[in-house]
Amino acid sequence: MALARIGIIGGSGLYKMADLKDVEELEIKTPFGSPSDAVILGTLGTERVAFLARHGRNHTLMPSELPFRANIYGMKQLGVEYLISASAVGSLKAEAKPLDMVIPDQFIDRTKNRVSTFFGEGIVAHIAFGDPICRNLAGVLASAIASLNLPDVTLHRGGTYVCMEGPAFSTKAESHLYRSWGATVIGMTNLPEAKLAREAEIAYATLALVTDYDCWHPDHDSVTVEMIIANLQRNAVNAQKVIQETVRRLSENPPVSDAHSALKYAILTQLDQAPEATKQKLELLLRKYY
Ligand SMILES: CSC[C@H]1O[C@H](OP(=O)(O)O)[C@H](O)[C@@H]1O
Ligand SMILES: Nc1ncnc2[nH]cnc12
Repeated sequence: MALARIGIIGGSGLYKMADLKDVEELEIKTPFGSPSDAVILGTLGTERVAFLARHGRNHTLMPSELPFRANIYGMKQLGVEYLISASAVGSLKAEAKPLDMVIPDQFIDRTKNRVSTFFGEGIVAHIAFGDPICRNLAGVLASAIASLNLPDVTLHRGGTYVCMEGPAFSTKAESHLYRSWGATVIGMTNLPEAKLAREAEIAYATLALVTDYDCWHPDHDSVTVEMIIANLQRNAVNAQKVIQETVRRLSENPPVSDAHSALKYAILTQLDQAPEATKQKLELLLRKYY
């Protein structure tokens, strides 16, 4: 039996969810190591949800140090089918101002040092990733935001999230380059998660919370952590309202998702010929395909 169907990964500024009831802390082990922190199981409304602080509750892990595979596999072990990521981002477009929310539908990969697959060691799979965000989950997120009428917040539906390696922020030349590509926001974390969630057949959507204008904007200072912190707290309050309303809608009406069958035509290896150790490691992902 699933312990939670809905998972939440909280990014910078969202280290806990104040409204969770009947909280349990789970120290999870996966074949890919331990997640960033204990997973917090708790009830939101009538639904059990699983919450994980992406950088740890005291923000001790850099983007390049995140155990992405353990984080996503851990959610899978709990039975998660829908995963909402709340993330701080810099804006690459004038109209997406600090405190606004963006629900991206595309990514550009500028990471250099991330492991973004569960496969290898004798089992090969190539998931389709043309649409990296679950459209239906994103739709529920968007309708939840629209229903809340949050003051000072404009929702931007769709857009491209550039995922950079970090930890240093971009140079101005890079920031202008990403703008010339038409990208909307920039962050350091969501692309590996989206890939791994798709491999784990979990529907994934990003709630991107704008904290700054990166370093391209002629009328704003270049991004600093000091500048970001001023907006993180207001974003975290808004994000929790959005997540609560999204969870309520998902419980009432869980949407279908292509992600839930993403591996159906993705595995190239004949599983009966594959190494036993790898099959065991990936058992949770593969068992419906034997
Ligand atoms: C707050 S400075 C940069 C840091 O913030 C974002 O984190 P997250 O995606 O976990 O909210 C960004 O990706 C960087 O990791
Ligand atoms: N400007 C920025 N670049 C990368 N990640 C960010 N997270 C928040 N703001 C950011």
